[in-house]
Amino acid sequence: MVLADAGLTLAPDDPRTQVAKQILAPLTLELTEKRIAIIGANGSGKSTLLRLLNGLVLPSSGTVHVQGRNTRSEASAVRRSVGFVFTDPLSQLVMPTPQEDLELSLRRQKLSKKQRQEKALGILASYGLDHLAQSSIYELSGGERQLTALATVLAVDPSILVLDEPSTLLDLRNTQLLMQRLSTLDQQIIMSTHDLVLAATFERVLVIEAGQVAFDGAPQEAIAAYRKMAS
Ligand SMILES: Nc1ncnc2c1ncn2[C@@H]1O[C@H](COP(=O)(O)OP(=O)(O)OP(=O)(O)O)[C@@H](O)[C@H]1O
Repeated sequence: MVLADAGLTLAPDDPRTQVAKQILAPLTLELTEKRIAIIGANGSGKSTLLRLLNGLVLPSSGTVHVQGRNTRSEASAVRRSVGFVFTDPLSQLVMPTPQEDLELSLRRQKLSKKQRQEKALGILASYGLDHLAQSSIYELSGGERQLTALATVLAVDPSILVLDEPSTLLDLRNTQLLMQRLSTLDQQIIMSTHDLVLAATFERVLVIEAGQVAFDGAPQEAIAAYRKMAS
């Protein structure tokens, strides 16, 4: 992924705001490491940066390229290759039950209905969620929903995985399950988090402060810089 002077400033006539607002200063970044974490204060711009990476948000200046594809002109190809896991799983889970959501994710795979059902159930089982396959999404706990959302995104094997605060609703056991699951994936992972223990397991950590990259480097130095900024 390459960001070239990519920034986001909302114009005063933008329907999303009443006043001109710089959300992300123009950033130039090459995101090539396999495990990149993004940390920073609430409202610093982490989610916006992640949304630029799969074309959910387009930069108001500069460009973002993912595997050579421009997120503006090749948006649908970019979205197919970048799996995005939202902080709020209810933004992601559109079907009544986990089973149906998994089957929806698998709809483009050449499978019979029975094979699709079995594959969906197998994926849920690998997250310890098979007993909830037929439950209403609204009956699941926050953590169960968050794991279901991760399972639906990974079911289609995206080549890059972007996660926006994936562990916010998870208890200790499920955070460990998430960490273990992420560590086994071949995909490049770019994740925002407030969990500094999780961030410390990544190769490169960006600290975002007021829409700018305040630190970019090894996890321990990045976390120390973030702690200093917060104190
Ligand atoms: N569509 C929008 N319209 C107006 N302001 C926005 C929009 N999207 C984001 N912002 C503002 O941009 C800033 C950065 O938001 P963003 O969601 O990227 O922060 P964040 O670092 O992910 O925060 P958190 O840790 O609280 O999730 C915030 O001040 C937010 O209110």
